[in-house]
Amino acid sequence: MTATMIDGKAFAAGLRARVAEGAARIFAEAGRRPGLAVVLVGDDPASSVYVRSKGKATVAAGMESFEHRLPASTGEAELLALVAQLNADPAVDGILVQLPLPKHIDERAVITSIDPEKDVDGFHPVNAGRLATGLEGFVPCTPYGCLMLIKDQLGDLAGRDAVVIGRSNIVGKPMAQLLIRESCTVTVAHSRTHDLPDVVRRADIVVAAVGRPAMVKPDWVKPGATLIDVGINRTDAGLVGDIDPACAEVAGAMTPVPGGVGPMTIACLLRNTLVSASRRLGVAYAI
Ligand SMILES: NC(=O)C1=CN([C@@H]2O[C@H](COP(=O)(O)OP(=O)(O)OC[C@H]3O[C@@H](n4cnc5c(N)ncnc54)[C@H](OP(=O)(O)O)[C@@H]3O)[C@@H](O)[C@H]2O)C=CC1
Ligand SMILES: Nc1nc(=O)c2c([nH]1)NC[C@@H]1CN(c3ccc(C(=O)N[C@@H](CCC(=O)O)C(=O)O)cc3)C=[N+]21
Repeated sequence: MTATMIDGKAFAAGLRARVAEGAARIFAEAGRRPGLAVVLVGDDPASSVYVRSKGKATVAAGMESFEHRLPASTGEAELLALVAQLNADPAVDGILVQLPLPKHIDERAVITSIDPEKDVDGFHPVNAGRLATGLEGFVPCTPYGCLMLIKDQLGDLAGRDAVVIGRSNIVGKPMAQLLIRESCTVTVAHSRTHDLPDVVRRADIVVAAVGRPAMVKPDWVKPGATLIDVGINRTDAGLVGDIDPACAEVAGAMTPVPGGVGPMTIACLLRNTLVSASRRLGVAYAI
């Protein structure tokens, strides 16, 4: 079998177009554009590229982009003061503080200082708790984008066996919550899992979010399974995912890297920002 390649880039373009329509409607009805503030501390080149592409996508969707680039030497108190200012700014509907932060800054303190109603990353414990307990809130963009691709491919997910490799707060855990919400039978694997290949072999759906190039091998994959590759690894051979491309011989469908999950993350960020603006302005949206 040769897997269908899931075109995340095309799916994301469609989502961004729908977000742009919603943003235009908000502008027409409320007289201002949805606003997204992105904060980057330090000059990590990869982070800098992401922040620039987020800013471009924000403007292209008819939203306002507020970029704050601070030096790596910025103190925690200074960053918390900026977040407080953005929390209070009525033009700002969404706040994203790019991770990772320099070591001298406590990430948890910064994330919990963001107003949960502007937390379009969905990283605040209030939003994590809402997701875990079935309340409405912001869902982290990467797992949300993965879920959209999986549902587009498989339709109803009830009863399917899903394995999530990775248990981070930003990808693995919220991905597992979303799959539970869809009534999958969910296994979360991590660095202490025994016999990972055997665990993966049971899965109809595999989401790999580890950060190890081409870790998932073809002989781990159940024939016909849907494989979602979150990994972004910069190697001498270029950008590679966590799933060996040779898995395409066994899988039913899989996402490429690049052009799979990555573009969905940015589109979902814009979608969350639109939802935030709609709620804050009391304007109905439909996407
Ligand atoms: N495409 C996108 O939009 C995004 C891509 N990424 C990428 O996704 C990947 C994961 O990101 P993130 O969740 O932040 O990473 P983290 O480093 O926070 O988490 C990695 C997880 O992988 C687990 N792990 C490590 N080694 C193994 C192993 N040998 N076997 C099984 N599990 C293992 C870790 O287990 P343990 O908990 O036991 O340490 C941990 O739970 C990275 O490549 C990152 O660049 C991230 C965000 C967005
Ligand atoms: N507060 C915060 N929120 C995040 O959502 C967040 C973050 N911090 N820190 C870093 C990770 C990583 N991340 C990606 C976003 C887009 C692509 C993406 O668009 N990737 C393209 C390729 C880009 C390239 O060529 O480098 C693709 O896969 O096709 C990848 C990774 C968001 N993250």
